[in-house]
Amino acid sequence: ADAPALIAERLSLMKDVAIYKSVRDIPVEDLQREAVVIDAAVKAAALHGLEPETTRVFFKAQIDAAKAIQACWIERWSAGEVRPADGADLVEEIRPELLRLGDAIVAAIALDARGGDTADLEAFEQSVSVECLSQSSRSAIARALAGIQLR
Ligand SMILES: O=C(O)C(=O)C[C@]1(C(=O)O)C=C[C@@H](O)C=C1
Repeated sequence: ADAPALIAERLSLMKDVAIYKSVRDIPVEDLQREAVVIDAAVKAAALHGLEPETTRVFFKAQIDAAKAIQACWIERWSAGEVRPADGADLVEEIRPELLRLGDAIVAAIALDARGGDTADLEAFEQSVSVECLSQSSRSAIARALAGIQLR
């Protein structure tokens, strides 16, 4: 189970989300969608024997990082960097993929937790390296990940 690689993959999709939203002038934050993502994560947590509240906090940290990454890209494009052409569709492609990754992340965390794997913060920082992801966002995710309890 490679939770960090899956977390990095989830965060990597935020550039495509930012392209989609920037092209259409849609705000980065969508609280209704966040509720859907968190709900799905809490349900997956229950299925995999993780404690729901700490799992919720961890997903909130991933979403906060996701919003910061999108804002970072939009800022770069408004400062003159060339925005890539519009590509993947948010509703038909990216969001379903984010939900699949969310399930996979929960499953991987549960496997690690049962295997007695403790979160290695240094290894986490090494493998979760995503353009526009700040050090502080990454640390917040690492801390929330370490806080997830088995039920
Ligand atoms: O689905 C979106 O619109 C996203 O930007 C992704 C995401 C997430 O991380 O799941 C991030 C920010 C939004 O507020 C809602 C959800």
